[in-house]
Amino acid sequence: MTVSPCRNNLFVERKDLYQFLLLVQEKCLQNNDKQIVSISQEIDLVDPLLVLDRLTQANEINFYFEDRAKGEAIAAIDSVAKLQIDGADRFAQAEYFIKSCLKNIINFSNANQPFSGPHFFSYFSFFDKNIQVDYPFPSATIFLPRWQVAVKNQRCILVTNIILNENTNIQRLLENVQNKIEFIQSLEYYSPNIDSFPKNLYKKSVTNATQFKRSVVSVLEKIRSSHLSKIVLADILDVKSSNHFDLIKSLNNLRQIHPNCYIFSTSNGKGQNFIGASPERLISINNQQLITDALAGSAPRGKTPTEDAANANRLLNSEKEKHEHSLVLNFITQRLSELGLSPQILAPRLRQLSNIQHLWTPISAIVPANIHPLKIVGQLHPTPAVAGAAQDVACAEIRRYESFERGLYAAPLGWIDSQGNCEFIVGIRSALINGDRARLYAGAGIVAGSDPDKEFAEVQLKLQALLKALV
Ligand SMILES: C=C(O[C@@H]1C=C(C(=O)O)C=C[C@H]1O)C(=O)O
Repeated sequence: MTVSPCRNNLFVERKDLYQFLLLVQEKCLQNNDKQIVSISQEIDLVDPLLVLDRLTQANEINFYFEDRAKGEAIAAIDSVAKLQIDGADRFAQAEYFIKSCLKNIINFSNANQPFSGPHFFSYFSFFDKNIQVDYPFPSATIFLPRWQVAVKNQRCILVTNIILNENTNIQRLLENVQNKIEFIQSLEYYSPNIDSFPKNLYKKSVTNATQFKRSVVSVLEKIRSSHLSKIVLADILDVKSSNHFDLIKSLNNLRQIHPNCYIFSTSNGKGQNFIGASPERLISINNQQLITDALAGSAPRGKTPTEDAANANRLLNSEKEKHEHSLVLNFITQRLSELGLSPQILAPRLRQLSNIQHLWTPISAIVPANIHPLKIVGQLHPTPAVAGAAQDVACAEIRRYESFERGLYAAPLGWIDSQGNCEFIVGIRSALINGDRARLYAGAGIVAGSDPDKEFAEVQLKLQALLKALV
């Protein structure tokens, strides 16, 4: 059923929603069952980051995603349905969970509104099982939020997902929703300023340069003497602050400092958050049109336009960087073809970020309706941009070389709607925030010709850009 939007007081003034919910409740009564109802409505423009800040309770899971370049931001708060699992079939199970939920959702929305209707949010870990027993996130989480506030093209849509059963007091439920809307609409826009770390506090960080460079040398030796052509080695930076990190201010900083990256954050509802600013899209699907990125091969931005252009030129012409890039490109096109898709390789270009630039080739394909987005996510993850080539050998080597749990680092996270539209990114340049502690993650692809000092410098560049944003 579809209802046209009404900006003010929809839930009090519009009798049709009330009547609609009564009918749904009658059905619940007959079937002795419960029903999820997803209600979408347009509200006045509000910053979803601010909604995340003010609406989230510490014990609720949430998800935040922002793509400034596209003018999109989404905050998803608390859950009405959730799956948390570990194991090799996590993508298939996540797909099954979403399909089963959708069978039990009644949608009350206007299809013309962006981000209307039920959306599922999910995040995965790099490996299908975390070895670190107390790692704070499972290897797959998928949830349908209670509240979702999204902005696209200066339009703001609120989606409220509710569970209705025979005992629900519909009048009270609608009043609660109305109160929440009024609260959201009373929020002031979040300050666009960059927050710096207070001078009277300290941030103490720990790195281990020697160990990382030694690993690069060893990986190079392995590449020389085996069929392995690439391993992506990551490093961590452990930071302790004299105060608790401020998640919202840190995210606000990330979006200002990295306006052309995807800004993301997710909370496990137990006090830990995983946040970051990633330039790498795994897949986006819009009306069956898929886009994915081959992103690999890097150079720092120059301090002057001349230096910048020289760095870009060197990057575009470097055999080593082009080889590293082609491994990713070939893997993605091959994996998409295996699914029966016909990938089209778009013109290669540079992805220039505030601190670093990458070789970038977008790839497009049409996705038939019978292929679920999570099949493609599972088929692509992990690409050689974050693992290496060959994939299985590289993943085993990563486990040997890296002494820390990757967890959500370099893994897919994103949203899916009921029509198969989705956006998944790769959670690189990210940090696990736990009160006054943060663990920052970044990596670099090692191929024949890599220089341990340069690879270490690249990882440091990525880590420091992230560290600067944390307050
Ligand atoms: C693995 C990361 O980045 C990847 C490695 C790159 C490289 O080595 O050139 C470039 C982009 C990403 O594919 C990371 O930033 O953590």
